[in-house]
Amino acid sequence: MRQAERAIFDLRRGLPILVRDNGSTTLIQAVEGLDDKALAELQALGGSQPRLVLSSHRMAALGFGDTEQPAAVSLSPLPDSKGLHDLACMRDARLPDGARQAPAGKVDRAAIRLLSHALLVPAAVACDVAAAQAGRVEAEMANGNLLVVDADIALKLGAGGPGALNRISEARVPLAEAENSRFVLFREADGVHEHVAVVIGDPARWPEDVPVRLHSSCLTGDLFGSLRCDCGEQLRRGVAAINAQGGGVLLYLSQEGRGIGLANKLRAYGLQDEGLDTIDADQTIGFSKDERNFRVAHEMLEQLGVSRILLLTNNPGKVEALQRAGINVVARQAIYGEVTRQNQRYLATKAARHGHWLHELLDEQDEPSSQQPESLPAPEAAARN
Ligand SMILES: Nc1nc2c(ncn2[C@@H]2O[C@H](COP(=O)(O)OP(=O)(O)OP(=O)(O)O)[C@@H](O)[C@H]2O)c(=O)[nH]1
Ligand SMILES: [Zn+2]
Repeated sequence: MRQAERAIFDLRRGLPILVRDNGSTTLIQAVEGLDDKALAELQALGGSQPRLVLSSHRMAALGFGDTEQPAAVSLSPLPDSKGLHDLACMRDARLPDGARQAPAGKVDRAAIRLLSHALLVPAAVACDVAAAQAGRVEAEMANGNLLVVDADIALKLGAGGPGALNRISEARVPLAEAENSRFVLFREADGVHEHVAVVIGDPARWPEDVPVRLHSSCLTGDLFGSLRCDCGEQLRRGVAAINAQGGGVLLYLSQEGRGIGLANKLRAYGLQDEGLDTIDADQTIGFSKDERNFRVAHEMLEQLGVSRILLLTNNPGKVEALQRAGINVVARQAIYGEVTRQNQRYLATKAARHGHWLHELLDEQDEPSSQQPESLPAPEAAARN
């Protein structure tokens, strides 16, 4: 796994890596940041014609909605780096005539997993290493210039498991909305992501159903008060609501842009300014409507000894994810920000296409009535219904 985690950094630096499966080796490089020189070097090193690997979501955006897996696209002639970039993430791009697509093999799927994990546009050039080039590629590996990753291992990236999350450091951090707060920092084993549990109040005096909020990071909203979303207000109101109920935990999760990263979120904002909604914009650059995995939240709660909770959210996906992981979500409570001219469409899309419980807020813009806890059926009962 360490090689896969290291490979993420090379991919982010615009370097090729080698993915191996059953004796075959393939050079993989991100399309994001690729220039013509790097493309020519990749081809020369591998000694074969690269293919373009695109995620299933990008294929859907290109009009091939029936692929559930990533696809490997053979292009002849191979476009230059700008042409590849357009095919990877530009809105009006079309596959050229003569492009042949096939379901991605294991190596190609591993490439997409690595790139998504690296928070890059999930599109790769993949160049199988020709027999004549094997010696040179070996030498690059031996020199430490080329990292090699096993496809099976790369495909397990992000699957987590015990020990994946380490509790690193903590301190008292009095907050305006909750003076008695501690920040507890957790680091994922991959070294990329750090998450913070804001422990509010005295755990010994917490209510039996511990008030918990899972808050995915949003630099624009949380820090700068962007009007495009409701995150900043939800964050502060979440802390205040937990404090008012006798304390609990706010998990501040490193999942910017619903897990696509800030660079991609800003790309998606550009597409929204051209008329796409938040989900179609993410799909255009190759992502699903929500790339987050709340396993990390479950692990943090477990390490904090919290198993029975009142969840502050409007997102049914969070309730389901925690219940599936074995957390007893006894009740959930709405947590609203303000509706603004700029975030109205975003919130309406979340309600209509993500199924978020926001109708009350959007219907009665001035004073939504029930930000009170509402009980949830026990998971077994919910599953029976
Ligand atoms: N990709 C993408 N992410 C966005 C956009 N607007 C906000 N976000 C991100 O969406 C996430 C919002 O996360 P949360 O605060 O957990 O909200 P939620 O999933 O709506 O659930 P609740 O707030 O609990 O109801 C943050 O990571 C934001 O950065 C957008 O237009 N595109
Ligand atoms: Zn936001």
